[in-house]
Amino acid sequence: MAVPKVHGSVFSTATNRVVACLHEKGIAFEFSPVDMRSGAHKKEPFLSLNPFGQVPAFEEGDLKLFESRAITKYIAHEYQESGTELIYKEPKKMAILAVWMEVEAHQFDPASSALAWELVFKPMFGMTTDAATVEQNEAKLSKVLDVYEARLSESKYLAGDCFTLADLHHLPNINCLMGTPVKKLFESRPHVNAWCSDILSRPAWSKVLETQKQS
Ligand SMILES: N[C@@H](CCC(=O)N[C@@H](CS)C(=O)NCC(=O)O)C(=O)O
Repeated sequence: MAVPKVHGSVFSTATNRVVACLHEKGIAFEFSPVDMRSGAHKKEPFLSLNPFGQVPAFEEGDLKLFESRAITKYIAHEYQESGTELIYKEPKKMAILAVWMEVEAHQFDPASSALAWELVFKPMFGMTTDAATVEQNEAKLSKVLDVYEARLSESKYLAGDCFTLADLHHLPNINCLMGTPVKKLFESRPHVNAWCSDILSRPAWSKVLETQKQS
């Protein structure tokens, strides 16, 4: 089987979602850095991999994918027998897992990505943080985390007793926000706080951070 290839940036949250998944599965892969500072993601040959000009993109033999969550789902199914299971075989359990993957993508991600942009990436690029946007998205994220607090008080992970893709998809944005004042929103909710500490300390995630530090 062809070695999977991830095109992306070690500083990209969406790229790190895919890389964390490959580490959880223990799959050897090739990393092809995309120089986003020079706009390589908006030009060929990258646009042939993702016409929307966003990282990551993924290749395995003749299979070409983009959208980080679609890529992690492919990896979890294709390499079901390797490493951490990440998905369930039973349809009902898988349906619950699908619910929480949707929650991450449509409830958690919009607010947390806006906060990461304002509080982590804008300062990194010398841009000014917009306080009103921060306030609005903190309020949105708080409401989402109230739901998580209730869910995690009855179940160790979002989709049940096991760490799955539903949890993994949160890692890049949680990690980013833990270095900002937004961390108080996670830490003030005891079950959310325990869940964050647990998932952030996974060896696969440590490997992602190690690679980032070396860059
Ligand atoms: N929904 C996409 C989002 C990808 C995305 O937003 N990537 C960012 C980096 S984390 C990017 O390429 N930004 C540059 C741009 O949008 O021009 C995914 O999950 O793969």
